[in-house]
Amino acid sequence: MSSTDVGVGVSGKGTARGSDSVLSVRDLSKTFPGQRALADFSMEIHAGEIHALVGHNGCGKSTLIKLITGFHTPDPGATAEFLGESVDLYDAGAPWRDHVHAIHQDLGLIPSMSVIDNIALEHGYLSRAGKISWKAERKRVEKLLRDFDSHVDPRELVDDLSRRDQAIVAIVRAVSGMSDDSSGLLILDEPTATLPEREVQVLFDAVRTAARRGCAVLFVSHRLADVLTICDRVTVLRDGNKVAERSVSGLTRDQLTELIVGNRSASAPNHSGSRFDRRQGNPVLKVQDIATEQLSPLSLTVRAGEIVGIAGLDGSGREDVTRVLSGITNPTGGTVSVGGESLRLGSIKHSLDAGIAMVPRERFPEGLVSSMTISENVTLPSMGDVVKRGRLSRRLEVDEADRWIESMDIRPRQPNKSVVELSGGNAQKVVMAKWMRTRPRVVLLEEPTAGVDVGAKRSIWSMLDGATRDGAAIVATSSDWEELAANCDRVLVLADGVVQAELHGQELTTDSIARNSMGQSLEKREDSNE
Ligand SMILES: Nc1ncnc2c1ncn2[C@@H]1O[C@H](COP(=O)(O)OP(=O)(O)OP(=O)(O)O)[C@@H](O)[C@H]1O
Repeated sequence: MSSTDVGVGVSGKGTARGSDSVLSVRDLSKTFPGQRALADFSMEIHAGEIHALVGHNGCGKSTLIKLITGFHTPDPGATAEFLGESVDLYDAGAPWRDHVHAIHQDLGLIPSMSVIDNIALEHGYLSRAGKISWKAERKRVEKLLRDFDSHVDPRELVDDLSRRDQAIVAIVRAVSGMSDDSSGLLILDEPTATLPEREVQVLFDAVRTAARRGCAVLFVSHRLADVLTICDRVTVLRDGNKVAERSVSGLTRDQLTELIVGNRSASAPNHSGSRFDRRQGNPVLKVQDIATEQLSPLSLTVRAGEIVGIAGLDGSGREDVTRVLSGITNPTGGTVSVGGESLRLGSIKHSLDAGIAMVPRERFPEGLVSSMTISENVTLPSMGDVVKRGRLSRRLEVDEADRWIESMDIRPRQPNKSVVELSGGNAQKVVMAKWMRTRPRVVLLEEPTAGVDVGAKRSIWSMLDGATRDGAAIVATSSDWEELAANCDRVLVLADGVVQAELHGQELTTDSIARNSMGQSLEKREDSNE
């Protein structure tokens, strides 16, 4: 589709207050040196509306958010209205921006401070005769949280809260900072990217509450199921251009995928269904009784050619498995061997030497060196073949990076581009390329496709599939259960540090992962209700 496809009507999932315009932007563009990230973008978003912004990696979503919040200055010629008044998009400190709050994946909270203090950062403390009135402050924050159905103790440190509760505190803080009638714009940037399904529903309730109170919500996500569940309208960006704006009502997942992907290659195979019938080779990774504070002794054998998923809610211990195997976390007990040779635990170097590659959850600073280019990052872990006569050859380095840029469809196709200038999903592809290049025996992945678009997800799983054909053993932790069910041979489901189930074949479904992840907590709740 080349022209913008604009449907009509607001379906009303979040709509409480009709169609009062909160923000309207016209002719918004942003050009970076050598690249137009956003072109002549226009949209209008209304009070009570939850409006999705979707598109492939690098299509301009974060750029748009940064233009609205004043982090970037638009190219000349853009105009905007906020709550019906003409406003200045070129003044980062303009007062209308006090009513615009963006919550990014890192949430922007200060973990070492209490919930009260974090919320007070937005609008100050209640004071009496020049002194902070802690009792009144606590009551006020309790009430704010209750309005969002949260019973978190306002005195708790943010660091001690679950990821879900932290997300709700961030939403409460944003909404509490708006005007009394909550007329403002709340921007959620990939809010559910690493949240397990059950927690997502709780977050959705908070978002709906914000919309009911009159906020306009701009919801940026790669999880199409989330968009179809919670949003009223959706705007689709492709290569910096708006290609569609539609009501979500009646839109199918396939139609939405088509709008996002357009004529970009969707040729990578989609591994739907279990791979369990694949013949597997010899055991590569043997884990015997590894334990941490969160993880009860866990044993696991992964064969050459096998993809094993680890699922579980936050706090289930799922990430301790990959953290121990990569040498980041020292276990309290247990043994591990790779290819029959015993691994010295608690040492990243020994894990690397044993052929274990780790694709971590955080792209920066764990996954990539931010001061380096794409080609420098890609070749960093294994430089032997880019060295000529004892010296690093920039040409070989760039040629090597070019091959990976091509096969992973990394955009822009510029090996000398700094990785900090890449969009989140493209940065993730660089991390993948960097490790797959080393032809690892064991690949560990944490949230491999968080923040990655629908086409790139396919190329990542396709690349992993290719690695298994070369004999690699793969262990992936993810909160995206649908993806685990579709791409793994087996999934171990953890709850409270204990393996609840090992699912494969017909038993390996999103539902069974969900049931087993929540099993214990549901039983506990039922017991306490009796
Ligand atoms: N500071 C910058 N300097 C140069 N180019 C940039 C900068 N920020 C973004 N870009 C480029 O602008 C384009 C749009 O990037 P943007 O981060 O907006 O994408 P996105 O849609 O948010 O992607 P993702 O879903 O991967 O997060 C990309 O090609 C990116 O490389």
